Amino acid sequence: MTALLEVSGVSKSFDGFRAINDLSFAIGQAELRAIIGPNGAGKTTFMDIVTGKTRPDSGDVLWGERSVSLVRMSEARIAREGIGRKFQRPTVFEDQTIAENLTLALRSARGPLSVLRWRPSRASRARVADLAAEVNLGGALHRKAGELSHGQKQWLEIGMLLASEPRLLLVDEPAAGMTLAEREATTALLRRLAETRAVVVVEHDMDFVRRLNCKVTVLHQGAVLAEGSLDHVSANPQVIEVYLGR
Ligand SMILES: Nc1ncnc2c1ncn2[C@@H]1O[C@H](COP(=O)(O)OP(=O)(O)OP(=O)(O)O)[C@@H](O)[C@H]1O
Repeated sequence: MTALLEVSGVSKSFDGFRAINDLSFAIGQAELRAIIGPNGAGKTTFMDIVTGKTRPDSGDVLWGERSVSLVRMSEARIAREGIGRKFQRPTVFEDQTIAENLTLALRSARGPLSVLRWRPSRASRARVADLAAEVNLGGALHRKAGELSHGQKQWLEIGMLLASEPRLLLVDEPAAGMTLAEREATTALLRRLAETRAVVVVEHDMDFVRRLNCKVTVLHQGAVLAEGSLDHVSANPQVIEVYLGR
């Protein structure tokens, strides 16, 4: 596996507490990966470090074919490098339509100058339609985002992230608050997206993780406790003790 992202010996303490403790693992170029672990295991801090929100105390995060270090880059620069992050709560513009939300995302993906010079073109309209179709919203381009279900808003936000063509998508607890049908469609969406880019999903819902049918990394006390298929990690006595058995 050629790594797209390599976390190498990363540690981060908050007030003397080691939230991330010599963490090392890698994500491949076109890979779907689930990250699970108990509350406080360091999952959010890991994403904060990758996206530049939090600086590690030591260790490195290497990115891409040239293994450039992300740890001293700004959040904006890291986003431009091709790392998109989907937070748990959707942050779409509720008064705007799906098409308008996606158009805004497309404009900002092209940089601040193109926002000023932006003229709607046939190509950009086609791209907006493609993005909507990619996230199961092709038939609803002119609906206001505020009218969408929670799951549909999550998809719209994923579509907005796709506007900047990320090579790595970090997705925080996508299943929370979704109906069963939405969960199933979301699993299919994430699996499809991971055919051409890396998708890392942090999730507590084990049924959802099972449906993702991908390699799982279990974090505990800021380090990797186990890694492999869900069946493999679920059979690990330490994983059962600290997480699954509770
Ligand atoms: N900015 C911060 N200041 C102080 N402590 C922090 C900060 N961020 C995280 N922590 C602590 O670091 C530890 C790891 O937290 P983190 O949020 O990364 O865990 P998590 O695995 O995402 O948990 P959850 O599943 O509950 O979201 C926790 O004990 C948390 O209280």
